[in-house]
Amino acid sequence: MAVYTQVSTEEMAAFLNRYDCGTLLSAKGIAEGVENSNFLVDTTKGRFILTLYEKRVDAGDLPFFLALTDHLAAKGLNIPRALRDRRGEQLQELCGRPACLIEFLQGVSVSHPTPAQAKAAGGALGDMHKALGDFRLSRPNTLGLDGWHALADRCGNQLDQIEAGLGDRVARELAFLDAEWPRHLPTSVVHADMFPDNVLMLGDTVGGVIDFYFACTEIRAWDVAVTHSAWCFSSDGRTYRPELGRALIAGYDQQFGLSDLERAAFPVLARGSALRFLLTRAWDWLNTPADALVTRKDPLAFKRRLDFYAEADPATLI
Ligand SMILES: Nc1ncnc2c1ncn2[C@@H]1O[C@H](COP(=O)(O)OP(=O)(O)OP(=O)(O)O)[C@@H](O)[C@H]1O
Ligand SMILES: N[C@@H](CCO)C(=O)O
Repeated sequence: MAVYTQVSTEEMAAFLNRYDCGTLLSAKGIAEGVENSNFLVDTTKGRFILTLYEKRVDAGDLPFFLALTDHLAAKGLNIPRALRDRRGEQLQELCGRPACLIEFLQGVSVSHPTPAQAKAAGGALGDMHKALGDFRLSRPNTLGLDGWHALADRCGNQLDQIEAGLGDRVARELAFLDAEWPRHLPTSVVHADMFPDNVLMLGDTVGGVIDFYFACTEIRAWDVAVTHSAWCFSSDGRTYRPELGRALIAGYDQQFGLSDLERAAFPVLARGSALRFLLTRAWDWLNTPADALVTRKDPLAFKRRLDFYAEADPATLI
């Protein structure tokens, strides 16, 4: 579930009145997602997404995210923009939360991507990286190498409650990444969370990319590694699907492309991606009560990916 803040019909109708977007016909809470409260809103003029930003999104970062989605949409990409109200404002307040009314895009998230869909996702990522070449704002990655150390420290001995030996495995990986992290590679603003649930597919084409709330300035090829780790395995992380990996990279290469240096560093970047999601999931696992309304995501699904990347022949990855 992802409706943390209830909005009454009267509050919703008054909120929509700030915009030239028609009058309220219906509004439903959206079950998917875990970070923010999202509603599907129908008015006499169309369909919109209302998002109320909950605690994990820093309100100070919202102008960056809004400028980013505006930039990508202005370049013709299928990225939903936040609408402007009659005064020209995108960022609002509703029920004590920062809030935006966002364009609705058609499409569905796939759970078991096909190679054609993975290729389209790689292409959409390449288009995004191309379009971000002249985006001038930046935001530090709080979930980069330093952030992984901090998260591992905060999880501490409790990592072994998830699986015996996990604390040691994470410590060894951090030492490896400290030594091998390819700090010389080109950086850019990146999406940083392009999982299948953040890509709206229309058959084999990408109808939209959503959820830019982890976007940050990072090694650009790390974004490709994040997308690879998210799209190219069975969801439990037990099985790597090489045909998806090849298709994803082919789609990316067609629209943008990895340099030889980025290809050489890919296995290390992929290990960094697997560790990022292992650690954020582990933190959530340890700090979300088992009976909470939010579904906890399995950290071990990314530990298995990490082990795979650490052993894999680089030629089979990309
Ligand atoms: N612009 C949009 N157009 C169409 N559907 C959208 C749009 N934005 C969000 N959705 C729908 O709402 C759901 C939840 O959105 P989202 O993934 O952004 O949730 P969240 O809680 O903000 O983030 P997270 O995925 O990190 O938990 C999506 O799975 C999608 O079905
Ligand atoms: N996409 C992430 C959640 C956002 O960090 C995951 O599946 O763990």
